[in-house]
Amino acid sequence: MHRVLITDNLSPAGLKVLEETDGIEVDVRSGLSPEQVREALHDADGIIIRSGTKLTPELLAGQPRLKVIVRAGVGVDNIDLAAATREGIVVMNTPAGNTTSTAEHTIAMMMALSRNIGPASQSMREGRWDRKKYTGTQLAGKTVGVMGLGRIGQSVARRCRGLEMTVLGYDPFISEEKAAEQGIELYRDLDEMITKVDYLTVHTPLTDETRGVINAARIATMRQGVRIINCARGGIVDENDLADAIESGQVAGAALDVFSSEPPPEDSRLRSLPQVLCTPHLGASTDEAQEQVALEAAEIITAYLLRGEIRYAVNMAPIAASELEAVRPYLDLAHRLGLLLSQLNKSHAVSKADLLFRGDAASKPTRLMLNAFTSGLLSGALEDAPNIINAEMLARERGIELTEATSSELGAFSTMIAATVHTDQGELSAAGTMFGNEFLRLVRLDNYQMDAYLDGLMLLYRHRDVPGLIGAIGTVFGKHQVNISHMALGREKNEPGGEAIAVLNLDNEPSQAAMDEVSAHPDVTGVELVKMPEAGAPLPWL
Ligand SMILES: NC(=O)C1=CN([C@@H]2O[C@H](COP(=O)(O)OP(=O)(O)OC[C@H]3O[C@@H](n4cnc5c(N)ncnc54)[C@H](O)[C@@H]3O)[C@@H](O)[C@H]2O)C=CC1
Ligand SMILES: O=C(O)C(=O)COP(=O)(O)O
Repeated sequence: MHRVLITDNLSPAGLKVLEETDGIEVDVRSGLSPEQVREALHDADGIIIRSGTKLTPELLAGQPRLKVIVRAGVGVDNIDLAAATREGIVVMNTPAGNTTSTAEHTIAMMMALSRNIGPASQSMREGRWDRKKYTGTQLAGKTVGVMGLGRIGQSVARRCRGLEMTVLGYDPFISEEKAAEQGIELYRDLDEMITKVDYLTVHTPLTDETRGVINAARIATMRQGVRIINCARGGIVDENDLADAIESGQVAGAALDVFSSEPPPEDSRLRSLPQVLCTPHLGASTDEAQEQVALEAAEIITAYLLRGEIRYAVNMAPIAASELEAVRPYLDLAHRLGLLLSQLNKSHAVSKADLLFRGDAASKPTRLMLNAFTSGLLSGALEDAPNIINAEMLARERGIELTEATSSELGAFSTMIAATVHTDQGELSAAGTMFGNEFLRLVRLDNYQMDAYLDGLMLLYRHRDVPGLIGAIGTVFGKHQVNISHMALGREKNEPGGEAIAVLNLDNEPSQAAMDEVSAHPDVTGVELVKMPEAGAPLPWL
């Protein structure tokens, strides 16, 4: 049974999906302190949150059961992504479910701000009839600047066009054509755009680049009487600088749905300034958006926990359900090559690993295969075996450089993954392929070409290629009751008499006496036993 913890308010539609899914158990809690969240996470395989739960490194460390965090919504700034990645926890969100509601809220805020709806309504509730005091401004004919032209920014821009506004946009990552299609005049320079607007609305994530990007210096360059709307993330507009600019009259008013600390302190200046319209982070709070994100979150978390599907991952490359089955054998092959090289590398310090994907393998998600390989490579070195989410980060943290390259040239096989590990004692390398979609084969070890099974107990012995040796080794294992299920031979140069390697797949583990006897043979130069998962065994992390 997979347990899903829910610590924020999730629409009943999502809860119903979870409750009705076989293999999923739901644990709904609310009003938990951080310490209580930490404790509840001990027994959870996954957690669904909104913006109300902060997942800090302290909460995410030491949660061996926790595999997945799903954000029912867009912003993941309340999740420490680096910590989640380090712990091997995949983070996913539901990027589109609340776009329309948040765009509509932005427009509602812009209109309400322009027509003083908030204070006018309040004054009537207090018994007054102040018609003159609340004269507003019209939106039609005004210019709005949209910073951040992603899903919500574009949706806001389209609505503003419908309101007969001139729409300017700034987003370094959107194409001219895309902006032009929607009637947006695109600027590549934020400083230039903001001097031309009557309204500025921000729709970017909060990042190191966007934190405080709308600050005193920039506000000073804007038109006097500009109005600023923030329905994205608190802190994109510097709150102190905004309050100062409102008090000085440079900014006529602001509409804020989000705050750098939520809820903002009761004595915050922005709460008390009459020119500021505030809502308590309501952008996504409609029945429709909540039902949509809850349904998506429920589907995403169950698909991951039950089938290993990765959709909308924020801290790794996603794998679509349709792609997963085709990718799984490649991840398995890469992982097994990592396991093999890690066991053959008798504790020499690894400084670098290079992966080459050839033929069909080159068309698969190479980053995931690199992670799968690295997870195998590090599995013997770390207390908890890394998975495809954290392996790359853990390797890099240990100073191991990882490189990946692809080649569409087929070589001898239609698909191949080749790995070279650089250690302080030299290089080790191996290459694998697959026959059909499931038979994984080792086709090269260092310079020895071969065709060996990559599963179960593998005994490798290096030897001089002389007649009679195979019989002699077979006799030793026969004497010690060790059954050989498969054998492959590889020669460095494909001619007799040189150095060679044999890979035996064994049904049972040889005793030390059997190993010693093989090692003692005068033509054997080295013997190693490698333990691989059985053929077809599920991947440890999917
Ligand atoms: N108030 C609320 O309840 C809600 C708030 N949000 C917030 O709204 C924001 C936008 O959400 P979406 O449109 O869904 O995200 P999105 O990912 O579709 O769009 C973000 C856009 O910002 C752009 N961007 C990133 N850095 C930038 C920079 N330095 N300058 C200019 N543009 C930059 C990106 O290129 C992208 O086009 C996010 O912060 C999200 O958390 C989202 C939903 C509800
Ligand atoms: O989706 C987002 O980014 C939001 O800000 C919505 O937050 P919420 O789910 O309403 O707490």
